[in-house]
Amino acid sequence: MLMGIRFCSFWVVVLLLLFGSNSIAAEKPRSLSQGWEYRWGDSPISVEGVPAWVVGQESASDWHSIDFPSNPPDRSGQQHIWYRIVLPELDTYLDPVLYIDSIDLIAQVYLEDQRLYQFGEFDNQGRGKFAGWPWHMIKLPKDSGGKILYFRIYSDYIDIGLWGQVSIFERADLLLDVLNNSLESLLSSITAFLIAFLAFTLAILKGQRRRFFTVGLFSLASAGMLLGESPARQLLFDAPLFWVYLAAGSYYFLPVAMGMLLAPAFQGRSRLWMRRIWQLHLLYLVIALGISVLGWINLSITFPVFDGLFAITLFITFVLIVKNIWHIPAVDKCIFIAYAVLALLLLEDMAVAHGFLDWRQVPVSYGILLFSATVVLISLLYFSHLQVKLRMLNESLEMKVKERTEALEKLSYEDSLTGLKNRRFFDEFFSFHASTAIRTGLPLTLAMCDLDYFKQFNDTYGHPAGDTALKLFADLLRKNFRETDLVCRLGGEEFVILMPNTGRLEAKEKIQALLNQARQQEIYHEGQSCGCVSVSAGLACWPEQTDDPDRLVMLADKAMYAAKEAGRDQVG
Ligand SMILES: Nc1nc2c(ncn2[C@@H]2O[C@H](COP(=O)(O)OP(=O)(O)OP(=O)(O)O)[C@@H](O)[C@H]2O)c(=O)[nH]1
Repeated sequence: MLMGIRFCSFWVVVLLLLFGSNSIAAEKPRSLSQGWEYRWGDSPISVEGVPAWVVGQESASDWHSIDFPSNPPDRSGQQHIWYRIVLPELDTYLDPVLYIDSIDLIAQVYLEDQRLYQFGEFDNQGRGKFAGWPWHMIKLPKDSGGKILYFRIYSDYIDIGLWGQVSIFERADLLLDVLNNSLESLLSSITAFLIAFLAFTLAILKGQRRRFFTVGLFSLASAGMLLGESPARQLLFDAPLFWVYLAAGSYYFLPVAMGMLLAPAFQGRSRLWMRRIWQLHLLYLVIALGISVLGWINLSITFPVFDGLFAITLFITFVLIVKNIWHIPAVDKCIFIAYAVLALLLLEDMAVAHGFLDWRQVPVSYGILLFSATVVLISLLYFSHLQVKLRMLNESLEMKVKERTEALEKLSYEDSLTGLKNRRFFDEFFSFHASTAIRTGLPLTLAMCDLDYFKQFNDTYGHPAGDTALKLFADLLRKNFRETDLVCRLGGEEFVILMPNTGRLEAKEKIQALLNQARQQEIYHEGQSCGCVSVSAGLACWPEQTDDPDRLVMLADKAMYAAKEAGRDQVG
């Protein structure tokens, strides 16, 4: 376990970082890069618990030199190994500590016959369970220069030994270094948390729910992974297994969320493939974490299996993207570019973790932030486009409804054959004109017109020709009367003209003129002359003929029938 670093040390280091200089002590970190030796197997342990190999009870030829204390040749299934090194002089250090990035998997560290440090629990056979992958800070006595430091290691994992950096530091410098190295991942983690929060809020408030929700999950997983892998995690909370479970859960979830985000951009079989990929990863996540928690396997072994699976699915995703690149909408291409950057960084990180590339810090956090930010921005873009489209659709719908309403209103007041106002309009507006006449005292005359022998005309020339005659008479009416006059077709071959502010004499002249024109207007239908149709009319005038304007219709009707009786083609 980490040597008693307590929560408060985190804040001490933060203060040092903020106000202190870059280096607390004079002595610089020194990498232990030379003089390593290894020996397969485990040492016999005395009843007092002292391994025989640390008290010189071994032959020097059993030890072999190695560049770095990790994965020596000829492992052939062995799970125990010892490493050793002669420590350099440490007198110049104020508070020397040995820093190790990580150990595969559990270890005891001896300075000659004195046990300095233990990580994980060893049983009687020298075996133990995976205990996480924290970094290690081992306090070294100042007088340990020239003494031999031994590492007793057990691992049933693919790697066995130390991993990453192994250096001697001044304690304060190391803590500063840890925080310095963590700043990037901590800030990225906080940013990813904020993006997750934003995405979840948008998922609740706006459209594109599924997309924002998936981005939220992805960002949350990214934040968890970055925090779980950030070196400063141990200063916050010293529980290596918890952190490694957090990192594993988040890391294994990344391809699930990525697949869920990418799948909708594909069509047909490619989309099905993407779906299968994320479902497979989800299944892996559940099984791997489930059986590790149950203690059936060590969580450590699920990492390389996941990496293998992820490398394959990343490759398949690449192929699918390349295959579909021309069919993918431009905005989705941006997501793919961000995805490609992240995928390459993840692959590089995997290659470093498995020793295919030299040890280095891979900026995975930048890739993650780039990907989350791109997806959020594009989702917002989509969303605002959608809003604009919806608004436009809404506006055009409103326009259409308005047009339809107007058309319907027009239709309901308009005679479809002649385009004149209809009986309904007349009925509604007659009372308005009647009351206006009473109020103003100005005369109001009503003329009723009826085409003569129209049945005969229809019978002779046909109904369509009759329609033409009706339309031509309507044109005459439009030409002969004022805008303020109300001209309507009451039905059939019957028309009415209401003339406000017009006395009987003046009205009679106008109607007579109309009748004259009608009589002389030759009707052509389909290029054939159908002769002319005369019109009979009846007039009624308020207040000359009646003191009740409501009687005008009846009186005019009577007068019109009188005109018919009197021989038609005249005003009655
Ligand atoms: N073509 C056409 N004919 C119509 C329309 N509406 C009514 N009619 C016809 O108008 C004719 C009216 O005939 P009647 O009421 O007997 O009157 P008429 O033949 O004009 O005789 P008088 O009014 O006495 O001169 C009928 O034949 C109706 O079918 C229409 O919209 N189009």
